[in-house]
Order: sequence, then structure tokens, then C-alpha cells
Amino acid sequence: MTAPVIGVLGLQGDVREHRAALESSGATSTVVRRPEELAQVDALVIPGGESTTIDMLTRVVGLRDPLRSRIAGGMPVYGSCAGMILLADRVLDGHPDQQTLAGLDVTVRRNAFGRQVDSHEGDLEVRGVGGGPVRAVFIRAPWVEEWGDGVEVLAAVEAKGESRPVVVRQGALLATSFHPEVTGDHRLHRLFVGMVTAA
Ligand SMILES: NC(=O)CC[C@H](N)C(=O)O
Repeated sequence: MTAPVIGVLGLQGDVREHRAALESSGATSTVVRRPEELAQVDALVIPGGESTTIDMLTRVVGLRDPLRSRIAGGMPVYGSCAGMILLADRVLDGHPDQQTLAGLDVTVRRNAFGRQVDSHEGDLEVRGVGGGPVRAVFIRAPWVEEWGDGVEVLAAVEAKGESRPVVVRQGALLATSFHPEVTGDHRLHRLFVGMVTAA
């Protein structure tokens, strides 16, 4: 079987690191910055950054509607951090003008972990990812506050007295609150490439 072609949305964030992680997980990777480039890919990674900025830039470059329709049409997408926010159907603490690409039946809270712990790390068991805990690097990260029946919670952390999902999956959509591309551990990218191959 030929390797799936997975695009990395190249408007902001760790584009090079995501591409390297995808390539080492058996995919061919490419950068997506224009609608013509989106049309060439089987699947997409949306890196972290600032969700309001990425939202604004997708509109500027004419990618917002093509992205929304590819996602609604079942294209596999992995969103990390701001990418999780962009996939969410509902956002708490968003900017008043902020919109998302939608698809994932979750409500996410932006910057959920609060000021004292803007950035932190921890080891997490992720369902479906073998080989021991994953080092999770959270940077002004969101968490999932509500989720629909079709959403599988693959990992959660305890915060403010409750269990907060930080890795979720719904069909061909995968989202993490943290940044796996910065640790050199490619198991989450491998999970996603497996989802793309199966789709
Ligand atoms: N590391 C990140 O992607 C941070 C996300 C950012 N706080 C936002 O709301 O978009």
C-alpha cells in the first residue's frame, strides 16, 4: 500500500516537527497553506498556536470553507492544542469573533489550566497507545469540558477537582490538549497515521 499523504496546516505552529513525526510514522507529509494544496491530501494535522489567529488566517487565505467541508466529509484530522480548539463544535472563553472549523462534538475551554500553570508537563497513559505513558507538554492548553456520546476519551487529567479529557477521538478526528511534536515521541502521530490508513 502506498503511504497516505498527510498535510500539516502551515499557517502557524510547529509545522516542521509535525511533518518529521508523520514521516517517521510511515506517512508522506506536505504543507497546506492554500485550497489547492488541501485538495491534494488524504488527511490533515492542525498544529498548536493561537486558535484565534489560525481561525483568522484560514479566512484570509480562503481555506475556512474548504476545510469545513472536507472535515464534514470525513477527512481524518488530528488537532493539537489550538488545533483541538479549531476542531471543537463549541468553545468556552473564546474571543467574541472566534469561529471553529467544527466536527468534534465537544465543548473545549481555552487556556483552561489557568495562569499559574500556563505551561506544565506530565506523564499520561493514553488508551490505544502502547509502550507506557506519554510525556504531555501543555502550553496554555485547553481541556474538554463536555462531550457527546460519539466521543471517546483516550486520556484525562485531574484538574480543579474533576477529570478533564485531554485526548479525544471521534471517528476519524483525533485531538490532544498537548504538543506531542516537541518530545520526539511519535506514538500519537503513529496512532493518527493508523487511523488515516484505516479510513
Ligand atoms: N499551545 C496552544 O496551541 C495554545 C492554544 C491557545 N491558548 C489558544 O487558545 O488558541
